[in-house]
Amino acid sequence: HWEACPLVIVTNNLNKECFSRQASTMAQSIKYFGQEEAQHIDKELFSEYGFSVDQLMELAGLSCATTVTRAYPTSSLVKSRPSLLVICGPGNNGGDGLVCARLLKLFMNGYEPTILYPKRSNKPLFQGLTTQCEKMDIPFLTEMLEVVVSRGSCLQPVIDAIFGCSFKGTVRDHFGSILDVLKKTTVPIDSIDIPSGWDEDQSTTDGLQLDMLISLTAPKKSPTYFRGRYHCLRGCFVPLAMDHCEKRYQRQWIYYEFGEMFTMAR
Ligand SMILES: NC(=O)C1=CN([C@@H]2O[C@H](COP(=O)(O)OP(=O)(O)OC[C@H]3O[C@@H](n4cnc5c(N)ncnc54)[C@H](OP(=O)(O)O)[C@@H]3O)[C@@H](O)[C@H]2O)[C@H](O)CC1
Repeated sequence: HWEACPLVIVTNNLNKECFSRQASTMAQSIKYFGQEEAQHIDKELFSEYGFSVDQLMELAGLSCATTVTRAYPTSSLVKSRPSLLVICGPGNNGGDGLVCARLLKLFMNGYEPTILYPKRSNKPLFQGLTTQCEKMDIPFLTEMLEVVVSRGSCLQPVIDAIFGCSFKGTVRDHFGSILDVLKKTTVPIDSIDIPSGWDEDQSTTDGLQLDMLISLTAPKKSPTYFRGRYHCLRGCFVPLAMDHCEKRYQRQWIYYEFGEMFTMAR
């Protein structure tokens, strides 16, 4: 169903050639953050800069939704309102997925998202996000993913919002079987922030094979092992004042131009 996606998905005043050069320079110079460093930066955004979780989650979901529409423009697809599946985990990464689904449904000529949310959080923030999706007639899958896949569903791409930077250890609960299905599928998978099930600081050989990785705030080490087509750096909410992070973490900070900073994985 997919035509070749444009390799360069920036449409503002940067022309393609210029952007390609910029992207390739960036790809060489990016420094990746470890799990602890990334968590510290997130905490700092809340404690020192006064961001709220729902504020950052909305921006994260918006970043992801716009990235998906750029990577898979509906004009390149067979169906005019293509279906896609957003799988949401129990934490904030799942919240990013709920926001992303709602916004994809809202975009003009956009997608018809379906959500799989097997372990719902009872926190008010997540209940609100779930209600918003329900009231926008976004279906929540009640069947097991295996059943949907075996019926030959064309829910694609799959957006993986299962686990983000707080994933630890061996996969528990319902998520082991979901990840097993995803590992076998040929449908393009796009992960939000971290490929679910990957140990953030180590390489894995049997993890999800992604088409696109959308890093939020700071690129984590796992992209070092990413072999998909698009690695997108999103997070226009990082305050420029976080310059001091460069000194503290000895990492080059990445500036986002209107939230439109992309780089290719290789
Ligand atoms: N950077 C930003 O500006 C923003 C990032 N956001 C997103 O938030 C995630 C991090 O969110 P967090 O809630 O801390 O963590 P996760 O979404 O990764 O998930 C935590 C839940 O996952 C469960 N868990 C952990 N390990 C396992 C496992 N091996 N098997 C099953 N379940 C697991 C964990 O369960 P516990 O029982 O351990 O508590 C949690 O329920 C970040 O990556 C971004 O995507 C925010 O949106 C804000 C903006």
